[in-house]
Amino acid sequence: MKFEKTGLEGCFIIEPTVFEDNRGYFMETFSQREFEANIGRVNFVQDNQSHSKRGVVRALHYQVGDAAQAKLVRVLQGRVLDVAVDLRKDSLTFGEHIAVELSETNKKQIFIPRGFAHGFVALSETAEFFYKCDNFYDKNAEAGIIYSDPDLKIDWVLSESDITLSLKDAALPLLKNARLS
Ligand SMILES: Cc1cn([C@H]2C[C@H](O)[C@@H](COP(=O)(O)OP(=O)(O)O[C@H]3O[C@@H](C)C(=O)[C@@H](O)[C@H]3O)O2)c(=O)[nH]c1=O
Repeated sequence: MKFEKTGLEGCFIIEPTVFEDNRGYFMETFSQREFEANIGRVNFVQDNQSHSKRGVVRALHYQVGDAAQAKLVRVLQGRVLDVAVDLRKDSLTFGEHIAVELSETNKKQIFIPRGFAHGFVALSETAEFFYKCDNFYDKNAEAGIIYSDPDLKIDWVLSESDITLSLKDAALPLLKNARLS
C-alpha cells in the first residue's frame, strides 16, 4: 500500500498493492496498521455506499463541529472525479482543492481529513462509490457548498447540461456564505 502526500496537509492518495494471478486479483483495501504508520490513528465507525448515474454530482459536503468526519473514499465500479476542499480556517491552503480520478481500474483511494468538504462527479455510465467515515452521520450538522462556486475554481469536467444534482445540493450556498465549523 502506497501513501502519497498531496498539496493539502493531511490529505493522502493511497494506492493498494494489487496481487494478480490466474483467478483475478487480491488487494487489501484498508489496514489499520498501515494507516497508523503513514497517517495516524483513525477510528472508522461508519461505511457508506452510493450508486450514481453518469453526470451525477454529489457535492460539496461536510459536517460541522464535533460531527466533522474524516473519510477514506474509493470507487468499486466505474469512474469518478473526486474533489476535496480544504475548509480548515487556519490552514495555509484554505479554499484550495484536489481533484483526483478514482476508478475501478486505478483502484486509488483518497484519505480526506476532518475539516474538508468532499464531493464527486460520476464520469462513467454508472459509478458505485464506497467510503469509510470516522464519525456518524448527523443530519443537524450537515453543511455544504455549491459545487459550481466560481471562487473554488473546480473543473468538474462535464458540461453543466450533463450534470444532475439533488434539490438539496442545488440549494447549497457559496463558500463565502457557508456554515463553517
Ligand atoms: C450521508 C448519509 C445520508 N443518509 C440518508 C439521508 C438521505 O435521506 C439519504 C441521501 O443522503 P444525501 O443526499 O445526503 O447523500 P449524498 O449526496 O450521497 O451524501 C454524501 O455525499 C458524499 C459526497 C459525502 O462526502 C458524504 O459525506 C455524504 O454527504 O441518505 C444517511 O442515512 N446516512 C448518511 O451517512
